[in-house]
Amino acid sequence: MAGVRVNVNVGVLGHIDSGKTALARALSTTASTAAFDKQPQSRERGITLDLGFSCFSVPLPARLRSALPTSHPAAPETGPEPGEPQLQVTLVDCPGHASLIRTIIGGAQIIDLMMLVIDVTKGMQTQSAECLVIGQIACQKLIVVLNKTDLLAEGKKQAAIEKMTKKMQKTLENTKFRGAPIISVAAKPGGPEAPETEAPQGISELIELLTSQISIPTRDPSGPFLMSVDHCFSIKGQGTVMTGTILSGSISLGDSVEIPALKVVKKVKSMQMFHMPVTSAMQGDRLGICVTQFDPKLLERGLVCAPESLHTVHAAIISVEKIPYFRGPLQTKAKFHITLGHETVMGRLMFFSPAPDNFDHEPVLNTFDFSREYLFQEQYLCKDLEPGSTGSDQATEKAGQATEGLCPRQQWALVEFEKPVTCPRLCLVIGFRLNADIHANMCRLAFHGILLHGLEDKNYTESLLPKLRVYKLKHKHGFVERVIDDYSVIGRSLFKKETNIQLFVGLKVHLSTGELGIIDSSFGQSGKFKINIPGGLGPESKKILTPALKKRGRASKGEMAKQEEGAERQEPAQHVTLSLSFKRYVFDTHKHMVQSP
Ligand SMILES: Nc1nc2c(ncn2[C@@H]2O[C@H](COP(=O)(O)OP(=O)(O)OP(=O)(O)O)[C@@H](O)[C@H]2O)c(=O)[nH]1
Ligand SMILES: [Mg+2]
Repeated sequence: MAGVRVNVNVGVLGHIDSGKTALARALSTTASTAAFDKQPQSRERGITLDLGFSCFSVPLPARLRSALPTSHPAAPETGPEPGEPQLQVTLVDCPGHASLIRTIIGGAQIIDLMMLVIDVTKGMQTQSAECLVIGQIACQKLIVVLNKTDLLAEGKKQAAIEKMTKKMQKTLENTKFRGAPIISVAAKPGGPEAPETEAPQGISELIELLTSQISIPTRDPSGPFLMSVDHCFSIKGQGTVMTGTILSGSISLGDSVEIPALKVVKKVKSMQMFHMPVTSAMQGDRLGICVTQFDPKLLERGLVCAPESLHTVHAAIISVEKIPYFRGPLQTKAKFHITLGHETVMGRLMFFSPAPDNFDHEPVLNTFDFSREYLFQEQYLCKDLEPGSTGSDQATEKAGQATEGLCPRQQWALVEFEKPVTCPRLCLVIGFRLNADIHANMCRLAFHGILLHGLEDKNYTESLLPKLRVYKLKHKHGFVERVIDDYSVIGRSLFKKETNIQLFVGLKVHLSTGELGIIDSSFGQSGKFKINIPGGLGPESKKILTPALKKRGRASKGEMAKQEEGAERQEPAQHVTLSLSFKRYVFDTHKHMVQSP
């Protein structure tokens, strides 16, 4: 196993100014002097020294050596030098807000561990909380690093660290990272003005902790090749080099790769890992790909993939899960920033749930079933909805929910993008509000999910949406105005005057007295209509409706005409109500109404 190097990717996340970059720098330098003081520094660095990326290597711990298959493809054919196998830790230092979200999601599959950097003098801050949310969506492991311990008063240092450690433990309690290790350091003691000679504190311990926490993730060479490029530059006489991390699949020398953003395909002329030429690489590897006749200025960051393996979508059906820390509802028609794969675009949402009978269905996260029917939702259903937003009859009716406070196990949204997005299939989706006040103590991350079905056709509203059977459940209520005979009554107040009652003919209505009626025709001009009662009115119902019957008997012809126009009339002693329930499919271009029980 001489010369074997294994790469793991560690995200460095945290609130602004918590010292992420300082920490990444301290880790790289400490590791290189501590572990490789005989080697030139360039060796310890990755093939890219792009802003957010740096790396260090340590001898591969024995624990991981046994887990390493002898034919591990991360091994270059000729190692940097014979000797101990190495563990290369690539640090992904996340900079500002927007790029933070993009970097993390883009690297979701390759960040094997997240370091959450906390300024020990400040504790959890808004973006620390957001990072924790992203971590829970995208990462498996976490280490909390309490930084800037040099700022704590000498005598009270230990007590302050312990106090913050306890606080952080408590914060982690409610996350999937409960019990994750917490360590304290001073990445840049003295701050920016301090001389470079001032040594960072606690870094060797952190490296030790990292090494003990890292596990070699299962890398999968199958599936289409996809690489997140973070650096692109030209080398005279060679060509253009794109460096980045392989998100999925594998690649070999001579393969063609596509730069989907530019729709160009290039042949891989040469490849390097850790400055060494390689003939193949796979998921998780940091790689440099050299192609020819490609202007590096055209691509700074972005995706490179196997030709035609990504799809460009105009809209998508995604599974959605609300992020509980996001305040406020997720409303249909609302717009969010949405990151899919590596791109962020604005998208407008329409939420829908299973039909009420299917609320218990096991979530399915790799396909979307077009053969099922779904229930439209005015907003994402969740238990923490503010009072008044459901519950009231009006709101419930408006939302078309027949949920009685229950939450389905899975919900979906149709997202319509402001511009087409190129992304992998089944990619992670994160929705957030960038325009929210960044100084407000608020979680900007609103929901996450998986892209289940991309709508590639530009005319998807006509070609595809009609296949999406999302319906609104509508309920209408009215009254029986009077009886015509034992088998027919006149109804009112169910429709507006301008409603085309013809569309409702044939639908069933239920009378509060128990009979079933069928809408027969409109009656007069004021939205009244005739209802047939195939089973006939029961004796009890007739009794209730009799006063009107009697009155009508006595009325003159002129008075009858008045009644038909909705003027004064004698109502039954007791109201008999009518209720009509039907489904209307949101994407049915003919606006058909379909009976629901
Ligand atoms: N006193 C002290 N200052 C530190 C320490 N670590 C970082 N700093 C200072 O804190 C400031 C921010 O450090 P950075 O490393 O740039 O922080 P960051 O988290 O990368 O910031 P962004 O990338 O802007 O989010 C700089 O002025 C650092 O010199 C530390 O351990 N002690
Ligand atoms: Mg930074």
